[in-house]
Amino acid sequence: MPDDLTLPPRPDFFPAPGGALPQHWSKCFGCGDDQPAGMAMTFTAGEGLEVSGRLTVAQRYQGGPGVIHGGILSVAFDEVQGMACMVLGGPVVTGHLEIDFARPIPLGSVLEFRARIDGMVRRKVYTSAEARIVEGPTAGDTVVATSRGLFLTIKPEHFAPMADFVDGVPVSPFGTSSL
Ligand SMILES: CCCCCCCC(=O)SCCNC(=O)CCNC(=O)[C@H](O)C(C)(C)COP(=O)(O)OP(=O)(O)OC[C@H]1O[C@@H](n2cnc3c(N)ncnc32)[C@H](O)[C@@H]1OP(=O)(O)O
Repeated sequence: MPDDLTLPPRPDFFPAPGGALPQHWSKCFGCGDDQPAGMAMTFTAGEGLEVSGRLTVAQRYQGGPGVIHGGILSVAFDEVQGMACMVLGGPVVTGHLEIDFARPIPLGSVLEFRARIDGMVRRKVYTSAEARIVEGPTAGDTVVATSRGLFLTIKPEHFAPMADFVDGVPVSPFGTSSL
């Protein structure tokens, strides 16, 4: 990470710690409540710049026998780290995401993710997150996976060329962080 990073303030519009964060787009595969094939993640604001997210590891998320698919876990990190960027009050997209898969995660587990912005420079937003199993046979304090991600702030027009491909009725502004 660069050493000239700054941290954004926690804005007044952000929910109080424990308050629910809204989904950023109802058709989102990660969090949308109008996406039957999706992962239906939910998010709450934490202290400072932290947000937390929950994912129930459905049977259909199987990768190796009995365990979550690594790509599904990556989606969850992408989503929760993107939600941490909601404090900025404007849209972001993922530029780079890297995951460490530390422990097997059994199907049926409930995962809790904690994510935050570690710093910003220009349009670059550096984030990190970790996951723990909070329900299931291997639940505990052990960190089962970690992630670091670079998000880029964008203008809402970023999505304009995609308007013809949207599956569903766009909310305004769609595909963005909006509180
Ligand atoms: C609430 C929200 C939840 C969202 C959860 C889900 C989020 C998603 O999955 S978004 C979908 C997946 N991501 C995408 O579709 C993004 C596709 N990529 C793009 O559109 C572009 O590459 C984009 C916008 C990321 C960057 O392009 P552009 O705006 O032209 O930026 P550009 O000028 O090249 O780079 C800006 C800076 O970022 C850096 N940068 C850009 N991409 C990367 C990268 N992959 N790795 C490292 N650095 C990068 C550049 O080096 C530059 O740095 P500096 O300021 O130091 O010169």
